[in-house]
Amino acid sequence: MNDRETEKQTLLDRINSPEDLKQLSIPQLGELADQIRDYIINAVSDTGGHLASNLGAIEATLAMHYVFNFSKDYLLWDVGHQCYAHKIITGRKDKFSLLRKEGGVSGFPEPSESRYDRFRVGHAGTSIATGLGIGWGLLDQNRDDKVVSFVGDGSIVNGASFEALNNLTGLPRQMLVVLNDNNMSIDVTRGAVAKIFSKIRLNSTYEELNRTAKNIIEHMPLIGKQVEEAVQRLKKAIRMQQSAGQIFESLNLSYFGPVNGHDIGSLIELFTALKDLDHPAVLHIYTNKGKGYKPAGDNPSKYHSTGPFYINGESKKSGKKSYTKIIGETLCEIAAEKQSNITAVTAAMPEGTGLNTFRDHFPDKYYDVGICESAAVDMAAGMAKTGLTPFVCLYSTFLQRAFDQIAHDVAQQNLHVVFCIDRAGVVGDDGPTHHGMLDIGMLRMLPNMILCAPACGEELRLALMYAAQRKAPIAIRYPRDVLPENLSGIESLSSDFITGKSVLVSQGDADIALVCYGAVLTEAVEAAKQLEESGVRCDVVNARFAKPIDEQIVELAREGKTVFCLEDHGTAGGFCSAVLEELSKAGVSSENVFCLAAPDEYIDKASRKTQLERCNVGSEHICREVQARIKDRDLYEKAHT
Ligand SMILES: Cc1ncc(C[n+]2csc(CCOP(=O)(O)OP(=O)(O)O)c2C)c(N)n1
Ligand SMILES: CC(=O)[C@@H](O)[C@H](O)COP(=O)(O)O
Ligand SMILES: [Mg+2]
Repeated sequence: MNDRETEKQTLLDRINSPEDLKQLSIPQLGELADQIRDYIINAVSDTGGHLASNLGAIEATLAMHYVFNFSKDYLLWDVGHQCYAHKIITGRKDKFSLLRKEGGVSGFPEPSESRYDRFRVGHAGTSIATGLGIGWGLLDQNRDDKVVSFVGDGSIVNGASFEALNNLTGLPRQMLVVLNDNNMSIDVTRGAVAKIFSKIRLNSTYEELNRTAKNIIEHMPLIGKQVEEAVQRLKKAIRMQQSAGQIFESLNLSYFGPVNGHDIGSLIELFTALKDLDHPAVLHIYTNKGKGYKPAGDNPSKYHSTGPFYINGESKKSGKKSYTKIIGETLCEIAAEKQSNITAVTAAMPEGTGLNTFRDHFPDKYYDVGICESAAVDMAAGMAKTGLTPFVCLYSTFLQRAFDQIAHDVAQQNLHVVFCIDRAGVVGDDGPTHHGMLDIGMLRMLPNMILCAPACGEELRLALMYAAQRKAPIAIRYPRDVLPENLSGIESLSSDFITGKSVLVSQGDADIALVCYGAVLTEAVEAAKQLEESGVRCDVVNARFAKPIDEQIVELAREGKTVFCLEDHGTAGGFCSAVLEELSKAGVSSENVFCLAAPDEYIDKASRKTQLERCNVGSEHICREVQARIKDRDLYEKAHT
């Protein structure tokens, strides 16, 4: 280790709370930023995580913590995927080697970890409205604590952000929105506002950014009435970047910027100047996604949410095929058919939903609306009205944003829109904000909807083929996972999808049936194998549909079998509930029907395998549950004979 490295290490070692930052000079803060950058790159190369956004937000994070006191002031992260430096300086650096792992720190703000994390977040567009609410609360209590919302250029165009901006002008006190503009969402940003931002960025020289910062600092007022006058003076003094400014000024918000978001010294002066404004304001900063790590700077999409990698940039991933990959391939296959009228719609997640493949082959049938799930769904409804068949590809957790549009504009109109619901069920490292535990419950209650879930890659392909033909609103759910290896060669899984029909995977002789919805089949088949080794041979059924429910499933219970219903979803309202409702309708007893589904709690970050066990559908849990029920039933029967 050379001298410089020793010096660097010493600096980060000295930082155990934001107060420690205040002992450092501006050049030392710059050094600390580099050191934190290395720390994050090393940690994320082992654990995976949101690398590119975090590397770009370090200087702004240090400057905010230097000026504000967030043990009492409020710092609200939008999405929260850029909070790693914040975690490192707020006492959590030692747990960082277990970032996003069981027992380690979450990859998102997590109030149970620290008082510096105000909300557990992971979805875009919430920070301005929650900041506004906090502003009202503080006003009510005559408290002068400051409020800062930190939001990216991709997230500020979200409807929820704009609704909040629309209301922000009414707040008669300080609230600062830091717009962290790195000219990227996960992929390239979309829409008119993004174009305005990009255009200004293109025309902004480094000198101009510095000049703007200097002007803001020089003209900023002390307090009170002078504020308004000073803002006016400032506007005259500098040639404000009109278009970006106009967006916010037209909403009656004071806009400052754009300025260089990596210049810690200027940022500290700017935050100090803006801290005491008596009305809401927006500070627009430019940062570089992936700053300081060339592979991430060159390819910020790839390093937005990365798996573990070698420091040279090579991936450590297995390279196994995922459900997501099948989506891209099959939609291309369907679009290539002669009569095909399909389109594919994403809300800022082309790579995550597999639509990047589709985009490359069918750019004129591909639509990315940015982080605007509700607009994506309504746009699809409009497309369907004209005879197109849109496939809307969303993560289950983000589909929640569009529930009303699905209910009101798709299901109620009985339109042929296909929802490809990725990341359904537990998702592993991202944890509770990103699990898809609600989609079956949300969609099942909508008249006209058809719900299905494939159990393997071949079934996903068949489900998509089926959905392209069946003229109804259809939801297909599948997990964040690689394709299962233990289901190949099972003939029934290669049969066409027929509305409401299940398929038998294997026949047992123990009067026990494992009835699975979707990808949990792989766990059930594994469990059935283990149970067989102990002499218990179960039927294994792949339900394929949660709506309508196959009457054959009701028959299993009517025949007196002990039936275990399995799903990777919350217990309330899911597939198991659907089966119980059907039994009740048919007047069949549910005495020997058991639901294996997620408990009524938020499942913490861990591997998906571990989480499936926690949700009662891992193979080990299934085995234990079946054995226990067999015992119970034996005892029950003995007691009654
Ligand atoms: C409602 C919602 N939709 C989609 C996402 C997935 N997502 C997470 S971060 C992100 C990009 C955010 O872009 P930006 O706000 O500019 O932050 P950056 O990643 O560039 O730092 C997206 C689309 C999300 N978290 N929430
Ligand atoms: C922060 C966010 O919402 C996304 O970046 C998400 O974490 C990506 O998840 P995947 O890694 O499953 O694509
Ligand atoms: Mg961005």
